[in-house]
Amino acid sequence: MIDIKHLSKSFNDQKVLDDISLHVNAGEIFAIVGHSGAGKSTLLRCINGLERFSDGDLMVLDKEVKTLNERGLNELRSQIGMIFQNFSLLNQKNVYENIALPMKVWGYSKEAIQKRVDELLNLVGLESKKFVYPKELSGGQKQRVAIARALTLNPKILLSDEATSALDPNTTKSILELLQEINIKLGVTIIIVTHEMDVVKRVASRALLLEDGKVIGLGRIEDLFLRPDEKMMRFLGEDEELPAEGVNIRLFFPSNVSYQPIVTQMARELNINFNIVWGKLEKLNDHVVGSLVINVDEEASLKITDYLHEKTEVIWEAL
Ligand SMILES: Nc1ncnc2c1ncn2[C@@H]1O[C@H](COP(=O)(O)OP(=O)(O)OP(=O)(O)O)[C@@H](O)[C@H]1O
Repeated sequence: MIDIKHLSKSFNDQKVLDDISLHVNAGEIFAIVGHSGAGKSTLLRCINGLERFSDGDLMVLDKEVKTLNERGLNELRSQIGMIFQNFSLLNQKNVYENIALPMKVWGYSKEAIQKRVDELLNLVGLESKKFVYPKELSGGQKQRVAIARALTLNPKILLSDEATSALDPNTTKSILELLQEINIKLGVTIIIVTHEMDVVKRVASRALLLEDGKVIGLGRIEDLFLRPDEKMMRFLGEDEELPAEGVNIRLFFPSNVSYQPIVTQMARELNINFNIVWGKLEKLNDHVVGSLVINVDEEASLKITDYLHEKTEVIWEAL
């Protein structure tokens, strides 16, 4: 669906995207994550041809973007919807007119436009706001209008640039649920650019982590967050203070074992005590995963690692 190979881009002398390679599969919700200035929006703008790049290849919907002329780019963009943090609605037009705009530009008949807008108003749950102007809508409702507008031409891809960053947590949740529904019901591939880890964990199946234009992580959400490597830990700001005495063991609980009472059972069966240093359970997409750091003496650590190996599916590492 989207295939990026060794893409680099500079503004003047500043390299803002540095050797990015990535594949987005049809039908997935993929996240591009990074702190401010990491290059997320620039990468998104390269994908829909709004930004040219200096090196590398970028295939979107079987088209090499850098070879497209203006007409080719317009056609490509008609298959890619986009939503933004600030909604980008036209304030002097009502909800109906805002959603109808792309179809009007492409010359569709009035009947076709009416039918499609009504379908989309139903999808985003705003039938009652059809003739209302943006200033009378809440932030969440404005984003729903923007989502409907982005879907007007039946795009295969939806690009979301910080679409929930200006919304409160409950509204964010409802907009993310709507995006998931669109992904599943309409089969639209969604790329979410965000600096909010909660957004990523809630809806994305895979993510690209960007830092200063470079890829510092790429993979399944469960792998990235359950077993973060050093770069990922720094990225998440999760520095750990570990006891200097004894042995520290980190236990990873994949989703298939995260609800099992493994730790207490192990303590009882081995008849050992340990200190819990740090731990968390997290909901990633639809899975609950967890990690726990325990501190034990040398002798107990051998018993524990043998037990974990023989009797459980828990993954562990000594720190
Ligand atoms: N048109 C431009 N001209 C010059 N520099 C630019 C331009 N657009 C972006 N940049 C620079 O490129 C870098 C990446 O910007 P980009 O907006 O892609 O980052 P981002 O990760 O989306 O950040 P944010 O979350 O703050 O929007 C920044 O250093 C920015 O200053």
